Amino acid sequence: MTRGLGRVFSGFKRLVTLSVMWSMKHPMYSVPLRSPSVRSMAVLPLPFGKPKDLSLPNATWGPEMMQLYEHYNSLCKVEVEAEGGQKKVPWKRIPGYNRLLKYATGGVYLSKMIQSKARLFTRNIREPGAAFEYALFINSEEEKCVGIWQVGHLLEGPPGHVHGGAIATIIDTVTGCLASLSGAVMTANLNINYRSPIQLGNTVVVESIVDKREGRKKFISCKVTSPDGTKLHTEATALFLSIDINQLLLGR
Ligand SMILES: CCCCCCCC/C=C\CCCCCCCC(=O)SCCNC(=O)CCNC(=O)[C@H](O)C(C)(C)COP(=O)(O)OP(=O)(O)OC[C@H]1O[C@@H](n2cnc3c(N)ncnc32)[C@H](O)[C@@H]1OP(=O)(O)O
Repeated sequence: MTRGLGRVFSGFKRLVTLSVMWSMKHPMYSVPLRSPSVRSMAVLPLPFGKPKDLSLPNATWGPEMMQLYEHYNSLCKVEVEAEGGQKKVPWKRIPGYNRLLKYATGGVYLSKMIQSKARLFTRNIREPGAAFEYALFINSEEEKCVGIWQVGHLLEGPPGHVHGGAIATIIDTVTGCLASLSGAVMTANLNINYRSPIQLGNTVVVESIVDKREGRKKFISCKVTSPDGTKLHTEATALFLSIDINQLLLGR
């Protein structure tokens, strides 16, 4: 009985929280679902509140991470003059959840394609501080994305230092977030130069910019530095291709 009720409630929670994801500004959150049943559910009220935003500070964030967070978060409150005398806030923090499309799994359409146990790679270790702690900030005017990352002890590669694959993941996430500003994309190419190792537990800043566009292609560059910018850890370039998200989800 209790289990049955639990199932009903968790299903309901999934459906109602879909509307939260739906309303988010980032294009990846506006997946064009065709199922009318899912659409109609998106207007249900939210008795369970929002899903947990994991890109907010927690007790494991060190002073450097906190300082960077406060800096970029303060930029998210700065208004600039836009065309027509209107005010705009170009910097935005991207909220972080443990799945990109978690709250669409109740849908008839998505349920066939997305495993219910799927977790975003960078958010799949629940212990705070053990793996990737991060927040992403995006400036859509300047087409820039900055990630602040504190890299935990479960990401070891060389003794005491961060695994190159974990660094690639960080870069893919920051550049991917920037590339997906105008719609769904996939990484086609990631080219990384590892310049100096990153110590486990350290905080790094990851800055990425759009270098060039050619049709469906977006060329993005990225660098990973120490919080004060004096030490270059990694440089990368990435190529993203815009895709039809329906085709991805349908596996075509
Ligand atoms: C998913 C987005 C995330 C959004 C997040 C939003 C929320 C923000 C919050 C949190 C951020 C989290 C962010 C995570 C980000 C993770 C992203 C990934 O890791 S994606 C997984 C790894 N990538 C793959 O698995 C791709 C596998 N490859 C493919 O699917 C295809 O190859 C694809 C889509 C890349 C291209 O296939 P075609 O069929 O659409 O296109 P064709 O015809 O092959 O190529 C078109 C043009 O591009 C060139 N091209 C293709 N691949 C190339 C390559 N590797 N290098 C150079 N050129 C290439 C071709 O030569 C062609 O160029 P010509 O038009 O002739 O000039």
